[in-house]
Amino acid sequence: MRRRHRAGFSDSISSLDLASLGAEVERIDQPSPTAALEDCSTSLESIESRSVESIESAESEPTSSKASTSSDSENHQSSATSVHWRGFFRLLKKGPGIPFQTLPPLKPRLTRRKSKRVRDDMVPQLSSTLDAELCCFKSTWKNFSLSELHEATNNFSHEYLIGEGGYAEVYKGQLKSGKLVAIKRLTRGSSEEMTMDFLSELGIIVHVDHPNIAKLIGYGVEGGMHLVLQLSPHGSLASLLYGPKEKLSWGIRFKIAVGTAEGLSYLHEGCQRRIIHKDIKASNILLTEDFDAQISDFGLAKWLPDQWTHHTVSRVEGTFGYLPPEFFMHGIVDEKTDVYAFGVLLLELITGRQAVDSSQQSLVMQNH
Ligand SMILES: Nc1ncnc2c1ncn2[C@@H]1O[C@H](COP(=O)(O)OP(=O)(O)OP(=O)(O)O)[C@@H](O)[C@H]1O
Repeated sequence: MRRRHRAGFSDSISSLDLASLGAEVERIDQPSPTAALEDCSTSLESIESRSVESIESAESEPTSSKASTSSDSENHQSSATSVHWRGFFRLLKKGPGIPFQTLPPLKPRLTRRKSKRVRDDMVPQLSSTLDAELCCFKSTWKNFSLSELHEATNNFSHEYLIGEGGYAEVYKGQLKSGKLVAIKRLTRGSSEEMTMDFLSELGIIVHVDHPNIAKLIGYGVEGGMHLVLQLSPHGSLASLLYGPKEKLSWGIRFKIAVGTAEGLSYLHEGCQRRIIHKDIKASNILLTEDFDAQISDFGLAKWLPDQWTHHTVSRVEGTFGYLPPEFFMHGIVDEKTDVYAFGVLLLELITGRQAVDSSQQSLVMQNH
């Protein structure tokens, strides 16, 4: 199944590019909402419709098995998790009337092993933990109707467009209460990609609550997939750093660096799940009124079980200029993936130059 690829200086990184780097990439498992959905989405591939209904209509179809490198028990777990995610999507559609259960908090985190390699017997019972995830879904989130979103954004008019990423358009909106929000509307990619992106982002955001992480207010699944986020009045770091009139003092740059580091530290070690963002970059650092950094865009994020030293992926996803060599060469994902990207971000903050410039020169290479 094709997954989204993000690229800084060309459209995408293909598996051929990876092969040409002599990479020997092995897929061992995908312990994230995105991963759970890969199985779900595989069974959806024949469904052409882009509507949310297409997901539901697939529920009666058998769940496909995982990639050939996965063990039978992993296949079984994946089937179970994809069923959970379908249920999750059904819940989303139902909206505010859903009686959200409260479950006991998740177990405290285990101490990470320093072993070299993950073994089959370390694979956690993902399906049972997903039960807990779904029930933690915050009841305070509002399910917005399409008409509410239209009203907030003057029918998604161009003047309200405040950002565009590779997969979404982001509009400024004003709710009936007067509150200003940012409405992220997934617009690009296949319906499977959009669904995975959407659920991945929600599945991660459900765990996080930190001043340096973007805040979700609600969602909308009518007429497309929408995330309603707290508005960051200064937009993204990229818009200020590379904008026509760069106006960031050293004090603010320092504050942004520290805030981003704190947000990352929280994702890696502070919250109940070990979360790897996988796409730390200037356009994914939003700035509050007081220039506090807020990490956003969890479309590529992954959970890592505590027992695993790292995760290995078969597809290169992320943004050119921010990807560490071990990721390119071996598909290795762990906290250091984000730390490397954070290092690139620091270089950008210090030099005011982009990770990859218009002539496709990498900032890291230039500073060697
Ligand atoms: N809460 C927000 N407040 C203000 N601006 C925002 C907010 N969320 C997103 N934006 C703007 O919209 C842009 C695109 O958002 P986002 O990165 O989430 O989209 P995407 O399609 O997932 O991007 P990518 O290409 O990284 O996948 C951001 O770089 C930022 O400028």
